[in-house]
Amino acid sequence: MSSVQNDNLTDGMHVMVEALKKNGVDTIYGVVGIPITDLARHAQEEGIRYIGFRHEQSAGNAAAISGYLTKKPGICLTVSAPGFLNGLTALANATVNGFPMIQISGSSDRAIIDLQQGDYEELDQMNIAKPFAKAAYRINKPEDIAIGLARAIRAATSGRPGGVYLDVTTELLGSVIDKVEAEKTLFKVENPAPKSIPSSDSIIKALNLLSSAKKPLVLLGKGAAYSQADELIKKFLDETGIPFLPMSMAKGLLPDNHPQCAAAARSFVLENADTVMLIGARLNWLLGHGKGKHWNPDVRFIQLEIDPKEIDSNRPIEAPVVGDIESSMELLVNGLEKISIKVDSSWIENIEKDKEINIDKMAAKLNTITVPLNYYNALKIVKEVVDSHKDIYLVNEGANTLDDTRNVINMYYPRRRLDCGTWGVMGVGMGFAIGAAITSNKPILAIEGDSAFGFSGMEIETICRYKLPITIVVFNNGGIYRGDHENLGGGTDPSPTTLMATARYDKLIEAFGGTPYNVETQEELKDAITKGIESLKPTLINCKIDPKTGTESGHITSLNPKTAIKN
Ligand SMILES: Cc1ncc(Cn2c(C)c(CCOP(=O)(O)OP(=O)(O)O)sc2=O)c(N)n1
Ligand SMILES: Nc1ncnc2c1ncn2[C@@H]1O[C@H](COP(=O)(O)OP(=O)(O)O)[C@@H](O)[C@H]1O
Ligand SMILES: [Mg+2]
Repeated sequence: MSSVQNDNLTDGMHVMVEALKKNGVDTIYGVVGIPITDLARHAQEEGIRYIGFRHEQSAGNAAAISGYLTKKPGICLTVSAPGFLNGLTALANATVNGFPMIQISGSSDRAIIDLQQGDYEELDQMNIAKPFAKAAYRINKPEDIAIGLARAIRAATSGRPGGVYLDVTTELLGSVIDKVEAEKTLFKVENPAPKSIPSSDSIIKALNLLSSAKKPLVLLGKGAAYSQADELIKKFLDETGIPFLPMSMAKGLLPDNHPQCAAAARSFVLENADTVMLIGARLNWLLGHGKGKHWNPDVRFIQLEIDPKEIDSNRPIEAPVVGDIESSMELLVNGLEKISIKVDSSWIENIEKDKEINIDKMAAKLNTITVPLNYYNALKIVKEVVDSHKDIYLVNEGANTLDDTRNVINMYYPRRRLDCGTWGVMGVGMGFAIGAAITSNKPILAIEGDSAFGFSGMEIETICRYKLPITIVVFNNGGIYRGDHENLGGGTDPSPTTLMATARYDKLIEAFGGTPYNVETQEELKDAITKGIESLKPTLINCKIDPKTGTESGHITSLNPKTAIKN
């Protein structure tokens, strides 16, 4: 604890806490240790909720998802060097996905680092963070703390949101400053994410392109979900009747059972749409880069996007609308008074036909009865429970568990599906669940592949320590990745599949006072999930899945290297 001898003086650590409070920070996610333990302790004394994790990557993921849900940067606090590096994966993932967060890490004094004189946990953290962060700053003087935090807040939330690194040296935290002088430096950041209004020409161009389209499609991305322009997007789609396709985390912007939702006809609409309006969605690998057999070769693109550099990233965009989605949607809705858009009924009918075929195919998969369960007949149960708890937050990761859950489970409200995102990263599960529970104060359901769960599984102790309303379903197919020996997951025993599938993840939560369930049938699964959600208590359900079902990497096995050499 830093002891300031004179009432007229304060120190860097106290000024940092005052600056955080001034900017409305009410929660810090972190793992404490030298040199930031007292910073966390003082923040807690000053009324900021500190959530202590078991690993900095999960603390960072919790901060990132709280930023995505609130549009205010989540704060992750770590120690120097190894703690900083552990948080960096979450910082990088936040930057890739456009989640606003700030990682504040303690660090060694500049003089020692710059001469590489060998300090405790010496590392040039700010320079190491730069390639992975949207911005990286270091604060060296107490009078610069407020400005340093302001820059971090503005960088994290303006334009395309992202992860920002803020380096605070041991020297800074212990530095002394006159209390009155320090008070004068404090301020609340004014409008950190200002509106960015697109040009009226771009709006007219976009509307004219849509109006001349025979087969228009709107593609909703997580940027649309993040923008919280829910009503404007709904109004535009209602007024134009254009079918829409939600990307994973945009599911629920309009209910997945909305008549214009084309998710069940995804391949058909991408292969046939002649004009696609991207709203907060990149034409990246998740959309085959807008090229190849999955797309109409003559498709024309409209793109609503805040980052001008994203335009033309993969395909020429005929009608770029550069601005924030809320401002863009407002102008597009207003523009409908002058430019009418009428969707060809045959386009809608053909989509409906394709939806019916695919919904029947999916029903056949869901309606099998097997013991042990497979991914689909287990997800049939999850679907029934989510359909009766429509506003539940759903965290999801894995391979088959991720891809099949995305296709089977309908979402009915915006920003409720929280998953591996653009990188397809494993290990976000428990951090996202904790961040969503703390931010929303609502029950969370996490549907986890067993290998994916293992990346952040120790955080079930954090979940139990804070008594969070999180129900975790582990789809246990005996899979550390694929699970059995020849598929790299089964250890040395050449026949471990049965061994792996008998793993009991539910026993873990029992050790920390949570509620365990071990289920093998649909009835047991439904009872356990329903009770877990409604108990509002930490619950872990070990759901046995047949190790022989599913595929090695879910639906993305084709991304593996194409080799001519068959070993
Ligand atoms: C950080 C990290 N490490 C490794 C991977 C590779 N990986 C790994 C390790 C997966 C786990 C699949 O096993 P699971 O049990 O979670 O999934 P199933 O649903 O298929 O059983 S999915 C996948 O792409 C990854 N995406 N992210
Ligand atoms: N408020 C906003 N206004 C406009 N564009 C936004 C806004 N927030 C995020 N974006 C953009 O949305 C896009 C989201 O794309 P992506 O992460 O690929 O979504 P998805 O994976 O769901 O398709 C990013 O290019 C980002 O710059
Ligand atoms: Mg598995």
